[in-house]
Amino acid sequence: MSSFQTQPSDPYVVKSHGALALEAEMREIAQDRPGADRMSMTPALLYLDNITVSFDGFRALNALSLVIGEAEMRAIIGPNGAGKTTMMDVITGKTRPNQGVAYFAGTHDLTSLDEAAIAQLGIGRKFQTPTVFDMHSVEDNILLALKEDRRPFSNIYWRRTPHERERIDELLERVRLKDARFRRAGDLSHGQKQWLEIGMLLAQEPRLLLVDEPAAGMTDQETADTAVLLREIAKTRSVVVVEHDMQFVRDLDVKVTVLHEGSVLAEGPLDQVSADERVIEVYLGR
Ligand SMILES: Nc1ncnc2c1ncn2[C@@H]1O[C@H](COP(=O)(O)OP(=O)(O)OP(=O)(O)O)[C@@H](O)[C@H]1O
Repeated sequence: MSSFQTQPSDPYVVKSHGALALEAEMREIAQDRPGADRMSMTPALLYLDNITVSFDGFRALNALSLVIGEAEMRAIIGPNGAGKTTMMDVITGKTRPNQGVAYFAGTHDLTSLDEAAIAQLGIGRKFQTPTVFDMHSVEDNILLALKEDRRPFSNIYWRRTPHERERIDELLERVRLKDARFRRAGDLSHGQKQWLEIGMLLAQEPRLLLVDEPAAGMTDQETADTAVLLREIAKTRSVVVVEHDMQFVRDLDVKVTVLHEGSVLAEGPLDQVSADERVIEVYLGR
């Protein structure tokens, strides 16, 4: 089964017949041996297969399958209502699928865990609107995220251990906020707030980061810098980015998955999927 592996350096080919046959084989195995056993055969970090989510009979996700490898970054695009948010909701345990399987790191069945347990596994989610503590300094926001016990804000007056100091420095450097460490988070630009929140998520050492439209509302420079930042992060962690800004997606320079009506319509490099007649039709409307 090793050929089912998803490598970060995979050429951006749309699934070959071989890969499709292997997936079919995996499904057969899944039917014969439901449960986690089979997942030990694939090193995919995130494995969604045949996921369907219905709201009063309407299928927001329709037999969706998606595999994300270790330290792979994937861009998810698709018109409004394609199911991008619902897919993130399934991964993070906010929404339960009506059918299908969702495994993380081989053995964790995401459909049976709640949101807190999934976060504990190492899945971090960044929503579109930044949620930082405006009244507190950039540094204290990171410190709070580092503290395992995330109770009220009095915690920030705890002494910083040398290890925490080192981690704060690393994280601020990573998210380009070293010079802003003593500024009030509320005074940061929109783009800087987004970076701060990414830094707070990184403090939790996620193995998979889900990022929803990070470029929305950013300046061109911030957008370009964010693409570089996410590329750096994806050297050691998996990242799934939902985005509408095609220049930003181009800058990410990763495999793109196009969702439409709750299913995968196309996958491959941006140039390839944007030349796909079906994708053009979906974006331009019928
Ligand atoms: N709780 C819900 N109840 C009913 N319908 C829902 C619910 N959540 C989502 N939907 C519908 O499911 C479909 C997919 O929605 P979703 O928000 O996942 O799409 P999206 O790709 O994230 O869209 P956008 O790009 O506009 O954010 C839409 O038609 C939406 O109206």
